[in-house]
Amino acid sequence: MTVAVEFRNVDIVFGKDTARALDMIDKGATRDEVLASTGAVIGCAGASLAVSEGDISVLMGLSGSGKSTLLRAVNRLNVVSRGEVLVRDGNDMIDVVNCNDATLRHLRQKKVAMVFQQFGLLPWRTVEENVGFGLELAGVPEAERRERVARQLKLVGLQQWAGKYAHELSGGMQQRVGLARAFATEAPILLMDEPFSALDPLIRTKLQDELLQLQSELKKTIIFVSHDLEEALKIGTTITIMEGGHIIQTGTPEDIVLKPQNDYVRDFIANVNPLSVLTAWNVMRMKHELDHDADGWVWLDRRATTRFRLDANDLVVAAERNGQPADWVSCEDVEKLPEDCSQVFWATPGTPLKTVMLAMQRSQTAPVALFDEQSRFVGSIGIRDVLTAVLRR
Ligand SMILES: Nc1ncnc2c1ncn2[C@@H]1O[C@H](COP(=O)(O)OP(=O)(O)OP(=O)(O)O)[C@@H](O)[C@H]1O
Repeated sequence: MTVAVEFRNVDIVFGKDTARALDMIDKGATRDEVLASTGAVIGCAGASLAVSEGDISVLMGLSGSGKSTLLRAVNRLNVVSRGEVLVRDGNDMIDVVNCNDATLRHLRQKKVAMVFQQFGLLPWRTVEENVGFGLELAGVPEAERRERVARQLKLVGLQQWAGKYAHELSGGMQQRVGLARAFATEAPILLMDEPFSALDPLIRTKLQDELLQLQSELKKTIIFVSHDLEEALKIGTTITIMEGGHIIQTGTPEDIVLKPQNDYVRDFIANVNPLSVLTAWNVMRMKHELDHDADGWVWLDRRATTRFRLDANDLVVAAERNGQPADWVSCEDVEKLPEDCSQVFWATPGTPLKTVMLAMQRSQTAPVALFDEQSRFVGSIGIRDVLTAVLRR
């Protein structure tokens, strides 16, 4: 994986007495103690995080936890007190903290674009003039600008609105203009600071879907600040949880839900439905963890109700359930098939856990087998594995 942005031991302190505040941080002082003693506010402390190219990396945490502070360090909207913030420029990683003004300008114009919570549109400019604003500043000639702006407006479905002003647009449309403006710079890295939180829930969900759709084509590197865990789980490739200026945990959505690192994270995920994030992969037992019998038979469950016979290539050649021959059928058909105890369903590791559970219900709690893309048997899921994951025990 190529890293697009990397934070290395980043401390950001707001206030005058930065040196003393840093000294206190090193000695383990809390944010409140630093504030009381120096009057300086710790924005973030000791933050290290690598963001891979093409990922959506979500920064999550309660208000004041330091998400925006860290995000804004990427284009030096916030001054870093100590540490490095590296941003990819071709084959080089440029330290934004120490680079000169010309390099910073280059990064801001070509490499890093930003989308704000309150849209940040200029009211006296039309939609197309807003979208083209960054290009204008970068000195892009008018003809090219018009072409690029038209392309981005089409991408977000606003080509008809090019000549309108911000106040003539709904909130959702204004944020689409914000997105188009960021895309128009063709910067590979997008910083998004709670871009959808000013919108009502339905529009918000719609824009999340649109962002994921656009991202599947554009493959930007996105750092996305959110305080909404459902949003983070939906759009994040990885999620970083922040508390009091510190990074507490970084992981995939499944990691966060299955292995919360402390009570703060546990509180966050307490009300999340694990079925909305988990797949068969997260709960499966691998083939080598299962009980094997003679003649290529392998038991799919601990209760030893169901077994498969595998050939030398791990393809299934026979199945038995409760001592009787059984059929193995794909989970994709689960909705169409009647309940039947002679069936054993198979899924792939990417199948949602919800589908796996439906298959268990239809087969009267038979385990579900897992096949890879070449139809080789790779593992299975028993009812106990599902219960463990759902109850997070
Ligand atoms: N420009 C600034 N000057 C002084 N203090 C600041 C500044 N920006 C942020 N802070 C402080 O840094 C801390 C972290 O703020 P930050 O905005 O990063 O939090 P956040 O997690 O993004 O919160 P929110 O979700 O409310 O935006 C807060 O205590 C805040 O008061």
